[in-house]
Amino acid sequence: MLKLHVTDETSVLKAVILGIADSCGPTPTVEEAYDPKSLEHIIAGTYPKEADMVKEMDAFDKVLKKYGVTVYRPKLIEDCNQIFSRDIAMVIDNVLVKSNILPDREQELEAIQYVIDQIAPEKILTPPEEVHIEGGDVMVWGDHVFIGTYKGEDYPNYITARTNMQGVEFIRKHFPHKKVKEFDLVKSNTDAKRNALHLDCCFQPVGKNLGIIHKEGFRSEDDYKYLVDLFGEENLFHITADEMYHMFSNVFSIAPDVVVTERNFTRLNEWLRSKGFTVEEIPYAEIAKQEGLLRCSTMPLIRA
Ligand SMILES: NC(=[NH2+])NCCC[C@H](N)C(=O)O
Repeated sequence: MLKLHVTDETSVLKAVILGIADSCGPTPTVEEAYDPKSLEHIIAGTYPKEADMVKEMDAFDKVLKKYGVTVYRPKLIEDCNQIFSRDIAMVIDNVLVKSNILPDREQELEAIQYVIDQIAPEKILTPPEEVHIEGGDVMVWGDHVFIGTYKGEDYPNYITARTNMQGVEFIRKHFPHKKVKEFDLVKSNTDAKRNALHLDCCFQPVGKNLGIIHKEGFRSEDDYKYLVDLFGEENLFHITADEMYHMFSNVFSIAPDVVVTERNFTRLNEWLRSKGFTVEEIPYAEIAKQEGLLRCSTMPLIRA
């Protein structure tokens, strides 16, 4: 039996699901794209190649194993993009919540059923159909659960809006001891620099009290201020629209003092080092073309 335990974003990682890039299928068509950055690369003819992405994920896997982390991989489904394990489920304390993910991505959940089978059934939650929720929007942070959502009336028009208010209410109802704080995120189907696809595309805590944030990713100034008040202005590393586009906030913590990042994130990596972090730099720029990075590729099961 797997005893789940995730109470924050940074405690020492013991077990994780890491996506796979193998057999991720042919380059999608313009109509098949479900995020603006993939769309941009499909049009430009620069969509990432499977072999390059497999190499990037291997580098990530190596770093995780170097730190003694148990790494589970999804079972291979042919011609299916299974890179972003983050979005298909989430662990809150000792409970696994299955996502109600974009229909285009539903198949991905079957591939981790063998992991779900190792969890006590009473520790698994399946949301009802009207709930939309994806793991990239959900972060446990001590007594808080942060959730990215989109509150606009035009929610159904955005394929980039993945967690609705029913999703927020669902978590609120099932975790009454948590302070559930939702964040209204900026969405665009066509402009990746103005699209906070998930909460982890514009914000993520690192260390014990620090965070990476893109102010303009929040539709409401009050939501942004909530995080400033909670973390302290001086503890937040502010990133530009370009840096959000490159996915600076989507690094991944293996421990409170160890962060895996992309090797080209010079400004961020220097800041992290100046704060005393061990920075594990890997190449991940090809996968980044699909509007996801390191946090998106992982689904932590156990942190100390
Ligand atoms: N947690 C994340 N930010 N995941 C990114 C997923 C990217 C993927 N192209 C999608 O649109 O679903």
